[in-house]
Amino acid sequence: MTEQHNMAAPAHGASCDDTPLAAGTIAGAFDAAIAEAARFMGATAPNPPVGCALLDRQGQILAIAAHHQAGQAHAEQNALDLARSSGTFEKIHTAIVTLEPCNHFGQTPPCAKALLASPVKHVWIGAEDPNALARGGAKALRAAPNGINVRFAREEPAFAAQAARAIALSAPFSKVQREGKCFITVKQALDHVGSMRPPPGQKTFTSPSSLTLAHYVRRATDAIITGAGTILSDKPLFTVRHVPDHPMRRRILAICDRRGVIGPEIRDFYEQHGFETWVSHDLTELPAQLAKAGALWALIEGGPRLTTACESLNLWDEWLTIRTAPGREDEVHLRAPDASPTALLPPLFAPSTVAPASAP
Ligand SMILES: NC(=O)C1=CN([C@@H]2O[C@H](COP(=O)(O)OP(=O)(O)OC[C@H]3O[C@@H](n4cnc5c(N)ncnc54)[C@H](OP(=O)(O)O)[C@@H]3O)[C@@H](O)[C@H]2O)C=CC1
Ligand SMILES: Nc1c(N[C@@H]2O[C@H](COP(=O)(O)O)[C@@H](O)[C@H]2O)[nH]c(=O)[nH]c1=O
Repeated sequence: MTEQHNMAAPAHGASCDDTPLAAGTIAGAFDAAIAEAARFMGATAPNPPVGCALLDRQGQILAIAAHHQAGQAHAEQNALDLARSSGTFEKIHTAIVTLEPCNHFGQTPPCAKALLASPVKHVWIGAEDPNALARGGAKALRAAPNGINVRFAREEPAFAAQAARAIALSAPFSKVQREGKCFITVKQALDHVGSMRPPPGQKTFTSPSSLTLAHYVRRATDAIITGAGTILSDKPLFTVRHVPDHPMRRRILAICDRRGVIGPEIRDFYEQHGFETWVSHDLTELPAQLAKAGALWALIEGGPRLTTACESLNLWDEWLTIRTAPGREDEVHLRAPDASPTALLPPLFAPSTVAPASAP
């Protein structure tokens, strides 16, 4: 499709060998890299989740990889290693990265340098790095003597959806970088009369698939904020059970308790379940305190009092409502900015799998 080739054409011309891939192939690989990165939301803090796909000249995916955990290799390095170990390193033609490759020595060497040491000719970037310390990878790649063609997804109308998803993927990280506050998602289950209170003897009332979604959100977030009322009435576990959890992770449970009813035995209970437990007197301070502690994204699972406080204090970025009604499937409603990380979770975002190698 000529039109697609034109859309993805490099700024300064290219030799035959350097012909850019078709837009459909790039969009599919972008989505695959985003989905791979999204699997690690909740495991990478204080780093952002990042994904990378490497393609050959025919648009065949050679490697898809993500950043798994702070201190470990970045997505680009993991993808380059995969290509190396499968013997396809020399075929690398296009790299798709959800976040601008880093250009600094942090806990790992610069990804821009690693890409420069590969035969890559085209690099597509999903979102700018909001971290002033690490950014600059695009500039470094452009300055390469072998002339790598570097483009951002937002520059290309065909990739508007991919650009928005890449921004969503790093929205919690961006909020921490820009405001020093973690990203907040409120989850609220409502029954058919609009009550949050479960029937006697139950802690939840939403359907199994809604609980799966709720557990995906728990897995993707670094902290849960709840209220003392919920702790005392439900003794919730707050663990991730409906989907596999990240094996190694730090998770904070912040309990809002202005009257001092949460004793050490309750804290111990949650510590035993793997939580770092905080008791807070002021909900409004938590987003900054959590960001300072390295959390990117917090989930509020509180009762009517805490949820109402959140709404009146305008202390949320996304609001996930799950409404049940007898004889009907649950309705899931997400009030969120365009850049919604919850919208990237598997029950809500099903990328049409990777474009086949021969696809235009
Ligand atoms: N359907 C759903 O999605 C959910 C339902 N629930 C249900 O909710 C019920 C419990 O709810 P509820 O009793 O309202 O308790 P909450 O879980 O809302 O907790 C209330 C606590 O939060 C404190 N709090 C409120 N505002 C602030 C603030 N700005 N800063 C710090 N602390 C604050 C309150 O302090 P103070 O007393 O001083 O106001 C109180 O200690 C249970 O039945 C539970 O099953 C719970 C979670 C989710
Ligand atoms: N009622 C309700 C929810 N409520 C939240 O889930 C907590 C129970 O968590 P756990 O002990 O881990 O199963 C409960 O105390 C409250 O915080 N969540 C939902 O997805 N759907 C529901 O209908």
